[in-house]
Amino acid sequence: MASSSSLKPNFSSPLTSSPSPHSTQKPSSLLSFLHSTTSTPISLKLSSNPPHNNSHPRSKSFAVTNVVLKTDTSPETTSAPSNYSQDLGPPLTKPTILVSEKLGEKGLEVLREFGHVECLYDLSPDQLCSKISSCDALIVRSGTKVTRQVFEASNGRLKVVGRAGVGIDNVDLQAATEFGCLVVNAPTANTVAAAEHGIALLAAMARNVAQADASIKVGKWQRNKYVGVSLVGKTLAVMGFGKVGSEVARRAKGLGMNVIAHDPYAPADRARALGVELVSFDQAIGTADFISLHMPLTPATSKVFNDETFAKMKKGVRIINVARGGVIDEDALVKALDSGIVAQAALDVFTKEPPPKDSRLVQHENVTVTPHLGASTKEAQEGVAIEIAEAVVGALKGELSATAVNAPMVPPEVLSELSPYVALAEKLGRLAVQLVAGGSGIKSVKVVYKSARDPDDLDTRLLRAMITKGIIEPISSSFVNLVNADFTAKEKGLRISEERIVVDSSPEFPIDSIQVQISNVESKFASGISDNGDISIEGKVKYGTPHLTSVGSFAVDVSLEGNLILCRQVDQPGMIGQVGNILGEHNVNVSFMSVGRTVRRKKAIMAIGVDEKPDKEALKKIGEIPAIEEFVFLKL
Ligand SMILES: NC(=O)C1=CN([C@@H]2O[C@H](COP(=O)(O)OP(=O)(O)OC[C@H]3O[C@@H](n4cnc5c(N)ncnc54)[C@H](O)[C@@H]3O)[C@@H](O)[C@H]2O)C=CC1
Ligand SMILES: O=C(O)C(=O)COP(=O)(O)O
Repeated sequence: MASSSSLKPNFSSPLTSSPSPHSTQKPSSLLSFLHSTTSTPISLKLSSNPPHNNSHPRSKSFAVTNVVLKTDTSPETTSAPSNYSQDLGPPLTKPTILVSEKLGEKGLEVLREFGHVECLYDLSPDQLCSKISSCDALIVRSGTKVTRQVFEASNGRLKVVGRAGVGIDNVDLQAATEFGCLVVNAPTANTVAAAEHGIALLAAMARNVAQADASIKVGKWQRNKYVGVSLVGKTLAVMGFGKVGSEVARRAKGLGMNVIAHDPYAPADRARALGVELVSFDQAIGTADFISLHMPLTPATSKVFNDETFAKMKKGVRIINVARGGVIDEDALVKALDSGIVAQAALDVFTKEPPPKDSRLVQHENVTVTPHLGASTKEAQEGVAIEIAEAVVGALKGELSATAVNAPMVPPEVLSELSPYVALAEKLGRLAVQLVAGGSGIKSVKVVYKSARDPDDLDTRLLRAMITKGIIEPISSSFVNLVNADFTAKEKGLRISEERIVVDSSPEFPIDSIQVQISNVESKFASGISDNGDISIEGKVKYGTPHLTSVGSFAVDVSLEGNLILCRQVDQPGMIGQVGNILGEHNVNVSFMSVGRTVRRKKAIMAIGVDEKPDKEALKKIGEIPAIEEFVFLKL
């Protein structure tokens, strides 16, 4: 018989009954994109921050941090209005942005225009943890460790971490992703500064500038002791041919050096254009007179310069490190310096910063050191500050970030094309999950995209995230955004597989239809089960609006706006009128109606779009219509 009771199916994961501690609070955040369950139109905002002080080409991709909906104000349809969304009217309160390390004044100005800015430097880990629960964004440089504890302590409030620089090895990215917190960096503004510092160290080391300076200041005049080596004609191996590495290479070529590079991911044409040969790791370290390090610190690069690799180097090699201390095993470097394998080292970065005062490495007479100054030029700091301030403000506003570190980049043209499908995807997820009978565990969801385009031409990550959001949010306390969608699904034991079917429709549109299937579950609405036993619903975008086009094996056609009543009834005259009358009597406005049937005068499905939720009395009356075999009310 008809039913419309509340729907609360379980995920099969043991985490279901007690949601993960970090997902208990649904932030009223812009970053929880499409947090509202409601209406069109969607407003997708793009931002492309122009690079400052940089000549390196930037990728033109954007990460979707948030898709802000122009929300309906009805409490039925709006779940978590933001209090500072531009799309939701004038801000009520400003977001709080904590700046934990010195940031250029121009960047602070950008931040102050948008939020309440607190500059608190030299916080201890405990102080940071206790402060963070009142902050929406945190801006750091390399000196602040943004650990899992920081995300835990934020209680879901922290939405963006901005790294005012390149290296994000001081941010626990996995934890950030799990907590749905976006991490953005400022990857371009200090490139030139770091490259120039690398060259400065290279030249200073080769000519013993620091040692000679120290010697003369204690009253000595040691011209014979500080005879240097020439750079011209020497081979420099650039390890990590990215932004800084290629700028170092360009400058070293200008000094008459022979430059080779090792970078497993660098495009050969970029190297070729600079006259640099890309070689293997062993070839690079085995032939170079100078080795300059420019790779990020990752598990793969951690201590990649160690006893074994130092042993493969040319005796008397000179090493420059402006990347990260952790790529070198510092004890091994001391040994290599003592044995003469490494003649000299010039280091701007250390495993532990600041290094211990009695560090043998720092004190070594053949080592030149600077206190992590690579990015420290006036120009770079101003550029970095503006770059990160714009990125953080943009992310807080819900714009797309070009510098997101832990969210997929979606090119803007792909995004604007996908925007109506984004709304469709979430609504299909929401509908499908509401058809699941309480008590059923959802394990497996299959999404089938039909498209005229080649499968490689269709980026579905955003759609998958939205379907995940649609499925998870109505039945749990988790919030889902593009940052954490895959993680949250996995955490809840939900396997989402995707299939793309090429169909003969217009390739002008990216997608013909999206079908969401939930396997091995019972349904509240038996007709929602397709012939293969799965709950199955399909939708299309028509005239720019999401439409439901099939439920189970029934074809329907109803715009996915407001709410929906699905009824299965005997196919006989007068049914639309009877249901319509009841809704009219109870002041429920019907926006759409569509009837689909299998066999004439046998079984039909009626999909009715309603603006308001019918009251219990109205639902009861619908259920009492004799020809109605089952029905369900679904919130979109
Ligand atoms: N000392 C300082 O103040 C500064 C330090 N840096 C550091 O310099 C490094 C490079 O920065 P960018 O050039 O801006 O980054 P980037 O991302 O443009 O370049 C890094 C390059 O390293 C390559 N790479 C990754 N794994 C590698 C491996 N196993 N072997 C060789 N190459 C590998 C990547 O393919 C990439 O091309 C980063 O660690 C960054 O944190 C950057 C700016 C200032
Ligand atoms: O950008 C980077 O990776 C840097 O190492 C610069 O660090 P800083 O911002 O000067 O602490």
